[in-house]
Amino acid sequence: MRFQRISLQNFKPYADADLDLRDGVTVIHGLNGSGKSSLLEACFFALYGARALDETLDDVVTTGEDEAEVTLSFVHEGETYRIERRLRRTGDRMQTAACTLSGPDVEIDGATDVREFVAGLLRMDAEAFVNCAYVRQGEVNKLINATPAQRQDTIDDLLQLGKLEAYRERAGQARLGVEDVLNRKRELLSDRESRIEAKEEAGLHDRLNDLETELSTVDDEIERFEENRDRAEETLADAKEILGDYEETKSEIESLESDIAKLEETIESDESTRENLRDEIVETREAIDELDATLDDVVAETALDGGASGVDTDALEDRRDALDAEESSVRDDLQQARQRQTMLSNQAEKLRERAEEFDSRAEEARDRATDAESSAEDAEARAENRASERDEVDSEIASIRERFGEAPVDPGSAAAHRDSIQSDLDDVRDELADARAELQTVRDRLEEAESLRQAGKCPECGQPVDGSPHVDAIGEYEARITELQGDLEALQERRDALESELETATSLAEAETRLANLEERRSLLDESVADAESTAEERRAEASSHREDAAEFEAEAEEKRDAAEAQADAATEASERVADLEAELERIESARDRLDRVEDLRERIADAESEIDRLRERRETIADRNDERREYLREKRERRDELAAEIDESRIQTARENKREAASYLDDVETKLRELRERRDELQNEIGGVRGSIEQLESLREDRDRIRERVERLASLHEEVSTLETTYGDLRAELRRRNVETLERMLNETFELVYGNDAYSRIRLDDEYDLTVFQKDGTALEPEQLSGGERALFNLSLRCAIYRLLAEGIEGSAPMPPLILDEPTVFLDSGHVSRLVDLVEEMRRLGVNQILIVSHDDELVAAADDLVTVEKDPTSNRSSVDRVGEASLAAVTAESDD
Ligand SMILES: Nc1ncnc2c1ncn2[C@@H]1O[C@H](COP(=O)(O)OP(=O)(O)OP(=O)(O)O)[C@@H](O)[C@H]1O
Ligand SMILES: [Zn+2]
Repeated sequence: MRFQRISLQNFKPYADADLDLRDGVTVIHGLNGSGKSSLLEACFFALYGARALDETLDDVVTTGEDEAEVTLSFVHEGETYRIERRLRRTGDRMQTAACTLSGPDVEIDGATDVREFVAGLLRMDAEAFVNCAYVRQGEVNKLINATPAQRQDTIDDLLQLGKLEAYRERAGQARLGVEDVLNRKRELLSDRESRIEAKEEAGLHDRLNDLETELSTVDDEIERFEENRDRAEETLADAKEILGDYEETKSEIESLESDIAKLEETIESDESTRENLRDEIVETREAIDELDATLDDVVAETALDGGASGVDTDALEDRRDALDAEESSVRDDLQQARQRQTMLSNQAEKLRERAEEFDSRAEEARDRATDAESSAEDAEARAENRASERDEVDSEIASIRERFGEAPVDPGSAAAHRDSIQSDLDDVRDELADARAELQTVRDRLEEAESLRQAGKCPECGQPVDGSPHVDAIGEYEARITELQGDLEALQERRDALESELETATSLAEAETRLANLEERRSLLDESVADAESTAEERRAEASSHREDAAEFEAEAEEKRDAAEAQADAATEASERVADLEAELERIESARDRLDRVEDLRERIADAESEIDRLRERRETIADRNDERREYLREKRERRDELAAEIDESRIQTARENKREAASYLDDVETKLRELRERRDELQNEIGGVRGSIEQLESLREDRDRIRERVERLASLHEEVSTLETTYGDLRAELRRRNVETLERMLNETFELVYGNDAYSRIRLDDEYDLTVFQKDGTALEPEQLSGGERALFNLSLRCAIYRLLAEGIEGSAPMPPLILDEPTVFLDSGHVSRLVDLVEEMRRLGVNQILIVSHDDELVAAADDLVTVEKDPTSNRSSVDRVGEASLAAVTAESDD
């Protein structure tokens, strides 16, 4: 394994740094505190994280920065891997924001997984790496000062002997586990054996025999007592039957006697009922006599022949029919009388209404006549008004026509005449405006011509006046002005004449319009006068016709009133007749009431007589029933006497005694039987228990055999596991012995190489990893007793030896990480530095690909294949790395040669 490239961002003193690391020996040099160790730490941090450095994440990030990144590429067994760790501040703590490892066929995410993968890949955890490959500054004494046990652990781990120890421990644990189980099973076995012994001592079979014998005796006894009990039960039943019969007879006699008493009582009470009935009959008879007397009285009041005794049903019917006939005739008359009365008073009422109607119609006609008269008067007034208005219009028309007599036009052409004058006037005004405009223009020209002439220029063309043909123009202008002024005057006169003519024409046109309106108004007034006059005439005629109507209606009303009077008198007569007829009806009604009374009395008498018959019948029935009862009574008495004779007192006595004895025996025998059965149950339970115990004993024996077998198997397993445990132990001891021998040899070789002087003869590394250094004279020294420089060399030798052992001693590919030495020369004098250089070369020769050394020792610098300079900018306090090229390397080397 070797590093390829390390990139840093904000790692410790580095702000941003990149370094390619090559094969061979790379020496990193620079001033104290320039950041050399930090560079190596960065590689280690990339592989194993901050905890492996005994630092926190806050320690590794540049103070004051919130983010950092470290990327390491390395090659292992021909494959390239790359680890990237990114840190970020979260709150007030730095945290790993990302940690990934990528390689051929692997992508790993997460600090823990990456660390575990690296440890597996390199077969070294952080501690092993530190112990073998990375000698941190000031830690050169670590392995020397370690106890043999720590040293042993470290070296065993590196050589993978730790695994054998783990196997041995596992086998040991398995052995302990087996022992545990074995002991428990043994305890179980002895428990079963002692339980079996206890059960065997109890004599279970003898006990079972005794119990079974007793059980059969008890069963026999139960049978015997059950037979006796059955017999006693029979005797008891017989006695009970005899006694039951006796009780029955006795109760029959009793019931007969109560029947007899009841019958006697009933007969007596019925006899007394008969007495009462007889009394009732006598009373009823007396009531009939009274009714007969009353009937006589009523018949006497009625117009019936023959008196009470002579009245029969037919006579009563005849009388009733006569009354009915009489009533119906009276009712007919009454109805007729009522109808007549109603009719007459209705007629009177109607006639009165008609009279009123005629009155009101007369009133109405009078009102209409008055209305018509007043509207005739209105129309006459209107006609008069319109006529006077017409006179006024006529006079105005006459005056207008008079005006037109003097005028140049007739009515009808005045408007056209005015329009023609207006248009003449408009023409003259236009001409007037044109003449004025021309006059103004000529005057302007004249003025201009005169001013030009005064300036000596031609007034026409503005040229100098001498020789100009245009001086005559001024005279022309003046002639034109005079002409135009004459025209203007004539035009103004004409305009004034036209304006006055227009005034007259306009007033005539207005008079013409007024005349037309007046003539139209006059004809309307003519119509209106005619209308009003004819309306007045019509109204007058209407009024006289209404008055005639009113007189007629009044005469009619008088006539109707007289007729109404006559009908009212007739109605009064009719109502008198009605009253008479109603009195007649009342009389008939009371006659009929009397007839009802007679009939009622006759009915009541008949009822009383039939009641007497009924009572007599009841008396006879009761007598018959009592005869029957007397017969029953006799029969029951006979039966009672017979039963009394049947009873045998001595037999009953015996039965009573038997019953008593049997019952008491049954009580006793039940107790006895219960006791016996309880005993039998006890015995059966006990037998069950003994049998169960015997079965348990059997199963215990089986159990014991099974456990014994298991114990034997466990014992043999225990033996096997113990053997395995010892084998692992022995194997490790053997391997370790061999490793220790090799390691001791290599250590001596290396030590010889770096410290081949006269003082020390050899180093011993015993099986327990105890280190002893022997002086030439044979005295032994503890390594701690060596001087500082000696200890540093000794430690280096030990590490290189381990490294060699790793390289040679482990089957398969050894991890062979870069050998990293941080300030190894601190305690060394220059002679020993040369030896260190030899050691480094030797390690190269042994196949260590990459050796990284932090040092400012010139000799080591000279031995470098590659030189890296680390510098720290004193102002920014940030470090930077720089590779020194071949040339400068030579220069540095040459410099150091001086
Ligand atoms: N987290 C950090 N942030 C900034 N600077 C840091 C941080 N941790 C350490 N340093 C600085 O880095 C320097 C230590 O670097 P390092 O130990 O790598 O130096 P060196 O070159 O190995 O020195 P020496 O030759 O003395 O061993 C110190 O100056 C220290 O102040
Ligand atoms: Zn001119």
